Amino acid sequence: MGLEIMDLTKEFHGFKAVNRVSFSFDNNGVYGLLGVNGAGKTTLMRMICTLIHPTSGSITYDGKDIFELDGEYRKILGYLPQEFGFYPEFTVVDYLRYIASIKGLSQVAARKKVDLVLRQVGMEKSKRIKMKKLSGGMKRRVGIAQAILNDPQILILDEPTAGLDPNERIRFRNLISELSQNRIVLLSTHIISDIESVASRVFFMKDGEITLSGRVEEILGTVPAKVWICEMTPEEADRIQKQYSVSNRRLHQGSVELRVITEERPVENAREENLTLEDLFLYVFGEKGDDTNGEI
Ligand SMILES: Nc1ncnc2c1ncn2[C@@H]1O[C@H](COP(=O)(O)OP(=O)(O)OP(=O)(O)O)[C@@H](O)[C@H]1O
Repeated sequence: MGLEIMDLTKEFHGFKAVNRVSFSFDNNGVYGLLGVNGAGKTTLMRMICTLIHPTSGSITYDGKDIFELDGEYRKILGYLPQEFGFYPEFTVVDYLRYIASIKGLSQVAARKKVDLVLRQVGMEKSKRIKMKKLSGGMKRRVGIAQAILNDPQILILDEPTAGLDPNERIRFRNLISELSQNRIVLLSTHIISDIESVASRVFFMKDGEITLSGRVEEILGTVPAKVWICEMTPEEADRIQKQYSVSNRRLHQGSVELRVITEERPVENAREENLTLEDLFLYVFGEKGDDTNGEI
């Protein structure tokens, strides 16, 4: 049973931000949502969090409509939005106790639970710091902490690793993976390597629709694209970049090495390599020869 989305559409003034999306979240684990800006990820997540109503279609949890379940559903839901509101003068611990009380935990239960989540997100030593003094990474950790206070069965994380340094990101990734052992985690991010490391299922979202979904290895096998490593002169590289999707360009012993994503061998001496999720993202969403592929 679990969480099921059926034919879900959200229109804003006739514009379909989410267009007939269907998906079943049957098992616990991380579900990674990838897409360019404006693909409809946040709109989809906000519907799953009951913050906005769909124009049509349904979302059910164990067969029951989540909007009808209302408070019952929100009891099993945790959400970290892209920007989460907090009270700057509160200390971390006071803020979390406050959110715990809003979520309906008794004072005694709240104290215990707050101590536990502070340990889980590695913020015990920083719990007396005022929210306004926290670094970006620490704030995100408190964001996760508030989202898991009620031990949610469904945890929705909208770009939780944006702006974190590499150490923080790795730490966060591990925490997300740990949390997903006994819950459904829906994770949206622009950092593809984060999804590649932790997600058991991945969706690609484009113009409001899910264009690809499945396990990483599965979806890598569903497209005809191949990756080619080609070494050439800078002039030749400029020409190839205009013609194909190029996921990397680097100088190598005086010549240029390109990572080209295309079905056919682009130049004679090209060497084939394995496709990664990042290559696939570029293949699905990238435009060859545009600014994103241009030289600095
Ligand atoms: N409340 C709204 N009113 C009108 N249009 C909206 C509203 N919310 C979102 N949209 C539009 O719907 C589309 C999808 O937006 P959404 O924020 O869901 O995309 P996203 O994939 O989360 O993008 P990002 O990665 O930038 O957060 C965009 O074109 C956006 O402008």
